[in-house]
Amino acid sequence: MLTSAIENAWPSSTWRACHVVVAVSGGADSVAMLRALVRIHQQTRGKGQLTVAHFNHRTRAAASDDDAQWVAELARKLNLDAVVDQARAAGSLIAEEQARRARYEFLRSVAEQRGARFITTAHTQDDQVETVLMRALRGSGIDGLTGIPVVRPLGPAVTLVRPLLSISRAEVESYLERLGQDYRHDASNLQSHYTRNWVRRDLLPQIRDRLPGDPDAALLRLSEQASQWRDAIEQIAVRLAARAVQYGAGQPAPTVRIDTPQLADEPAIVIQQVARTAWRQAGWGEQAMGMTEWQRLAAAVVDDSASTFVLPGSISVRRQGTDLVLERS
Ligand SMILES: Nc1ncnc2c1ncn2[C@@H]1O[C@H](COP(=O)(O)OP(=O)(O)OP(=O)(O)O)[C@@H](O)[C@H]1O
Repeated sequence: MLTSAIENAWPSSTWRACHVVVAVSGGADSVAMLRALVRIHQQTRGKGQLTVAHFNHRTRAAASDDDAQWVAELARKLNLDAVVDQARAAGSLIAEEQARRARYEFLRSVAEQRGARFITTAHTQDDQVETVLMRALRGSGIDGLTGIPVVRPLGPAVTLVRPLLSISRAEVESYLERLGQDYRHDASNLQSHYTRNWVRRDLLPQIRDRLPGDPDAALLRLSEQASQWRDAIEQIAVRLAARAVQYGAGQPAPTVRIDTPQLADEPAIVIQQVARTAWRQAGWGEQAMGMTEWQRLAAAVVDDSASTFVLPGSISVRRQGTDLVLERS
């Protein structure tokens, strides 16, 4: 049952008193999510509010406008408040990343205007399988293999939740059929999901035909295991950082001092995670730090002859005795 799977993933006790922005494209997944959240909200006599949010990407001319109207009408039928906005320029060739950023900005601004605590999107288990496969093939690290998280803070006040991540598209469709609820068949999100569509329509069906066993379950297990390994290494790193790292006063901290002998015997991957933990705790932005930069920083922890260098965010790294000093200029 869809509602009980959602309840397991995201207990209503955590949100039923809150304002929730529900991101609805009009496609099967997000329509099912909306109907299920409304149901749970009614059953638990939620005191909060659900607001439907739709972003018209204007990638498919009139069809995009129809989707937007259809979503607004669905919200009206369900007695819900709806916010619909549209991209400034129309056109099918808009870059995927750009469109995605515009959509998240819109969702975040709706949440801020309404004082909402949560935004929900309807990524399903199928999206998770596709994501893990694509990331594995693109050479992602363990972090990437963990896949899409159920919960991701978007800031101090707003959290993004994906309550359908353990639900298959087939379950979504049968739920909608039981309700007699229709949806927009092409409500895409984006025409430019070329690679993902190819993975969904061509690659995964071929893998399922060819390989014995259950490749979807195997990919989900891989993501589950990657999450466990990542969490374990993070816990170890937090413990080590508490002993080996000191921060200059202030947030963001002006300096980070790593007592390198305390980390000398640790594996490189753990040292790298300690450096990441220190960076995060210092309040420095991680966005521009890639795998190469983290590796360089970890190498400097064990190399007592490392010369001074500068990392993204104007963080200079230098040795001072047995300490590695990171300084923000
Ligand atoms: N135009 C839209 N308006 C509102 N919400 C949307 C829209 N498009 C997608 N969403 C929300 O995002 C979810 C995921 O959609 P989709 O898989 O197309 O996005 P994506 O770009 O792959 O997502 P992400 O970039 O977050 O991984 C949908 O189930 C829905 O909740």
